[in-house]
Amino acid sequence: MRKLTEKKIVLASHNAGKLREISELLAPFGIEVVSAGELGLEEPEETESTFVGNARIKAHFAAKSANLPALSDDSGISVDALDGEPGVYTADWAETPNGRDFPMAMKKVWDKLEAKSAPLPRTAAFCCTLCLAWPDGHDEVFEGRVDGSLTWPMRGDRGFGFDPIFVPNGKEETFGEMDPSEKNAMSHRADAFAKFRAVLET
Ligand SMILES: O=P(O)(O)OP(=O)(O)OP(=O)(O)OC[C@H]1O[C@@H](n2cnc3c(O)ncnc32)[C@H](O)[C@@H]1O
Ligand SMILES: [Mg+2]
Repeated sequence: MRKLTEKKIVLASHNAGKLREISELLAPFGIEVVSAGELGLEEPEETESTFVGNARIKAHFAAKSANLPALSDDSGISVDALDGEPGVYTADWAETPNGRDFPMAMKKVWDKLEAKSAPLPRTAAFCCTLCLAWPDGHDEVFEGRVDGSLTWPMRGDRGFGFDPIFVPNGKEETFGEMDPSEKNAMSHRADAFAKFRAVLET
């Protein structure tokens, strides 16, 4: 595994919620972080059908554009009774002509479960793949997940995306209700980050 010796990286994401969480996770390591948006980088098209594939696209694009190591995050929620949907297409399910609408996407997921009379608990997992890529084309990939179940109606406005309907196993609150530091200690992103730490600790 290649270690990260550079003290500055690009966060190859345009999602404000992810940027906040990843910045918090990176804070103890004394690495200067600049986001793809701050550098004016475009968003590459996510044309792969796997989290790993899309994470690689985003990290390599940013690393080459900025000539710095770049860390990307591809993530989503996989619902068991929907055969893993929306999964890698989670953001696509929220797409509207006027931008993303996550309450609409969450309702679509719940309505599909109702239409199937899916039994309770309606289990699901958030998945996260982090990819660290260097300008020379090398990369390292780290995968994480957190298991839980979906609830309805939506609860909480402290997170982002699908957080208001996801209750992690062993908890009562949704990720949307939880203290952000509690989510960030147990989430799919935290799980992947725990593996990513190995490249930071030299
Ligand atoms: O590609 P970037 O620019 O990083 O940002 P994005 O929002 O498009 O991110 P993805 O392509 O990985 O799409 C994943 C979607 O899954 C959802 N998601 C991922 N992690 C989440 C989390 O911790 N809490 C709630 N929803 C999450 C969220 O709605 C994301 O938009
Ligand atoms: Mg995306």
